[in-house]
Amino acid sequence: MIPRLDAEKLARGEAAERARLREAATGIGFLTVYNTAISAARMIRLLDTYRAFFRLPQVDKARIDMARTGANRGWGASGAEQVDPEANPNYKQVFDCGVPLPEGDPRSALPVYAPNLWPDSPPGFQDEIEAYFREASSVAMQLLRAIAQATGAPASYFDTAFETPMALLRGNYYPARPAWATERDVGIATHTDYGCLTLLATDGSPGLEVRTRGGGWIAVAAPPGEFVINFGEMMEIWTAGQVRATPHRVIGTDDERISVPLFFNPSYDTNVAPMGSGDAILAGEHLSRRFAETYRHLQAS
Ligand SMILES: O=C(O)CCC(=O)C(=O)O
Ligand SMILES: [Fe+2]
Repeated sequence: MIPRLDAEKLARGEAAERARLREAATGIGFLTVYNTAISAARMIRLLDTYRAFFRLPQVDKARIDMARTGANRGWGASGAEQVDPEANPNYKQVFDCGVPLPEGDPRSALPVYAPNLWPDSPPGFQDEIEAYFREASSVAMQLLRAIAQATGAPASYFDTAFETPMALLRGNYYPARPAWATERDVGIATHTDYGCLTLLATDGSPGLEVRTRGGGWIAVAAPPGEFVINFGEMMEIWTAGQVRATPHRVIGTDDERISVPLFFNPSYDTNVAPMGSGDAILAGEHLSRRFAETYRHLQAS
């Protein structure tokens, strides 16, 4: 039910694969891709790296707790985020990092470009994550070129919008569903992503569910080495609703689960209003507002 596409065919511009991409993006709003530049072994190493971090004692993670800052960099404890006011805060933990700006760039004062917070251990954590961030961004950019073509725009349509991306790379750690969890306590409650394209690496375990237009839920999973792709609110706005930002959730299971989404958000100054509408919707303002609604430590008390 969720289309599975060959990234290499998309990069080569194969018409049939491009048509399937168009159908996925404008239909269910989710797809999986294989044959990217990122191998299964690479993805497994990345997941192991995050796992080692999440297994650190609480006091070590607390040293880089984002709750002590005005931004979303570093560790987010269980309950740090609430994506759905009808549900309780998500019980998962996260580690968030962004794209570092050059020293002295005045935009680092904006929370969406805040400097990263890195833990002292596990060894090599920062290098591993930063390298993956670059690789995954390049895969995401290639997919955006294919999306541009699939929706009738020039291939380079999105390129300039991602010169200084507010991209966020997140490690999600879902422990086994806690015994105290009620119906309102879930890994991540129903939400749409905020940006343009989300490139999600997972350990292959189930949990992610996607809402259909009819209001039902379908499970989506991808083994390590394949990605789940979906689209965020800015992409939906930008394409005047052509590309869909589809609601999704993870209730959680009896097994622990790790997932690593790259939220590929454009540069702050990008106008994501519908193409040709003459309106102005600043990407940086949209993202800042959504972050402020989500992270409990950023909410006005
Ligand atoms: O863990 C997943 O599969 C999805 C996570 C998610 O939707 C998110 O972090 O926005
Ligand atoms: Fe999401």
